Amino acid sequence: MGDSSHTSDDRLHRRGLMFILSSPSGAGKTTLSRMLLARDSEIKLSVSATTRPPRPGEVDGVHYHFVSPQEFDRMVEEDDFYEWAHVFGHRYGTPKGKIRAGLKDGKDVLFDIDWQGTQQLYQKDQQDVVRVFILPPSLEELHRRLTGRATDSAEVIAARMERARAEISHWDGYDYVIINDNVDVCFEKVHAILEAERMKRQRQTGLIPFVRGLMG
Ligand SMILES: Nc1nc2c(ncn2[C@@H]2O[C@H](COP(=O)(O)OP(=O)(O)O)[C@@H](O)[C@H]2O)c(=O)[nH]1
Ligand SMILES: Nc1ncnc2c1ncn2[C@@H]1O[C@H](COP(=O)(O)OP(=O)(O)O)[C@@H](O)[C@H]1O
Repeated sequence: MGDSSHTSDDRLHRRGLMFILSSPSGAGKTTLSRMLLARDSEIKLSVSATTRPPRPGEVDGVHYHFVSPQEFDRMVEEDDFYEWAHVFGHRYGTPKGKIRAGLKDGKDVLFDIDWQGTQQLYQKDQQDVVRVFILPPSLEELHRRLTGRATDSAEVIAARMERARAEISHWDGYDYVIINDNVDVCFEKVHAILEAERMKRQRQTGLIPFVRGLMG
């Protein structure tokens, strides 16, 4: 179809969305984010900057921009961040990049950020933000996952478990809440939310010309 209200695969033009996945550490949001990026080519990760050191397998510029505290200070001074927060003794921030321009073009952005960042993004841009919170089936299982991941020392795991209750207490600041028991089942739910949110009437900016065309 040569109609400008259509994208190439015959869907209507739409505004992109900001898809936020948050959870207590170890509940599975990184796993789910990676599954989503692998399955869905229309959504791209917002790569945060952090002062935390890389874990084995983490690639600079792919999973995070790993920066020194001095570099982070400079980015804050230059107003490079949409939002930033202290988490587990390190700083994490969302670079502004081209997010806003991308939304207009129908580009979706995935954010793996905590509740503080979620609140800040939501305050700035309510209409584009979709907030999803992932819960573990139990605290015992959360501890098993943090231990099984084998990326953190016993002290760090203890600190993350300590913080888990506080993080869980923010569940009511989210639009959707999913328990990550079976990861494949949980992933299908996350993907279904993304697909449904894309169909929201307000996001489908191509609807008016399309319907006008239908009505002749
Ligand atoms: N506010 C905010 N939080 C972030 C950002 N990037 C990562 N986080 C959060 O920081 C926390 C710690 O992340 P990380 O050290 O990778 O450990 P994880 O919890 O095991 O994924 C998680 O809750 C992330 O969602 C960011 O740019 N802004
Ligand atoms: N549903 C699940 N069942 C069992 N293990 C899981 C599940 N989801 C994630 N994991 C594992 O738990 C650990 C923590 O998951 P991760 O995605 O790193 O969590 P987060 O990013 O929330 O800290 C990883 O080793 C991951 O493979």
